[in-house]
Amino acid sequence: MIKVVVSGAAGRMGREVLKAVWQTEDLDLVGAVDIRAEGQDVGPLWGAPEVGVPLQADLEAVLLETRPDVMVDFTSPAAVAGNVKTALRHRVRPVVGTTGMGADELEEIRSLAADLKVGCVIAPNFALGAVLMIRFAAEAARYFPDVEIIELHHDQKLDAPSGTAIKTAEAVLAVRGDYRQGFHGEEEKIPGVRGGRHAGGIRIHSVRLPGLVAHQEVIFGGLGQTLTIRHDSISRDSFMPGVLLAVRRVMHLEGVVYGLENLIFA
Ligand SMILES: NC(=O)C1=CN([C@@H]2O[C@H](COP(=O)(O)OP(=O)(O)OC[C@H]3O[C@@H](n4cnc5c(N)ncnc54)[C@H](O)[C@@H]3O)[C@@H](O)[C@H]2O)C=CC1
Ligand SMILES: O=C(O)C1=N[C@H](C(=O)O)C[C@H](O)C1
Repeated sequence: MIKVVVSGAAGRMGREVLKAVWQTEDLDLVGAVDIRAEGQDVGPLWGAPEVGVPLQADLEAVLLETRPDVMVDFTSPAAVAGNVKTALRHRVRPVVGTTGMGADELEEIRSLAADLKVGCVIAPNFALGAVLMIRFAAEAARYFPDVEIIELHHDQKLDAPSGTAIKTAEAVLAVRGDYRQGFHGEEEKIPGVRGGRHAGGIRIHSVRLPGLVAHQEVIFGGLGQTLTIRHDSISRDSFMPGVLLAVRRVMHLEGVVYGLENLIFA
């Protein structure tokens, strides 16, 4: 059995992960951490009152008490790096879905995990369809270097652009290299109306609305034609097979693997 602690357990993703871990035979839900709803048992969060795992606020105390193999983190951009470093120092393998981490924080985590020889998976998107969307976008960029990304999410999302949009831009940039896209004499009559520019020059547009879950279009333009690659997560179930895959695979890793594609296609 793989012993799992879920961090961010009272959140939208945390509750899905609790349920998925609880319902998976080879996984043992040993602890749940969240800075809100402390003291409640987690079962009622998804309608299983018989589950007697309490929500606790102090990650380090939970790690010391439960000695898990894996910590799954779906918290916030402000909390994630600290949580991951705490887990690594306790030789607990992090599986991280939280987006919005800074590049310098990611580098620090890479070197800490490598030094300690502890496995860690960080994936901006755990949905198989989203991983394929990024792969197909990279393929399309070989022929269509002109591209813009529109990501659409629920209106409670803290970070913009999404981690998936940044990962997509990086995948496209790795293929198209140094390329100057578009007409540069344009003027924004409303600031920001042309979207934000990723460091590599790709424009990203972030839409936030109630009713949305997680969606993205990658639109390529060419001579007399466009190509749109679109992915929709219509429920958070879509992320669970990827999370469970990462929980199992991280047991056999050393250091950081960034991106689910490195587990699926490797
Ligand atoms: N990689 C992926 O496939 C996916 C990633 N995400 C990312 O996961 C993160 C969480 O998303 P949601 O669940 O929608 O957010 P949410 O706001 O519903 O849940 C976050 C939870 O973390 C808790 N929290 C905040 N700081 C904490 C700390 N220091 N320790 C413990 N708990 C803490 C909050 O109280 C809250 O309950 C976001 O960064 C989002 O972008 C979301 C969906 C899929
Ligand atoms: O906040 C979300 O909901 C999601 N966040 C991730 C991201 O920022 O890419 C993954 C998915 O898009 C859902």
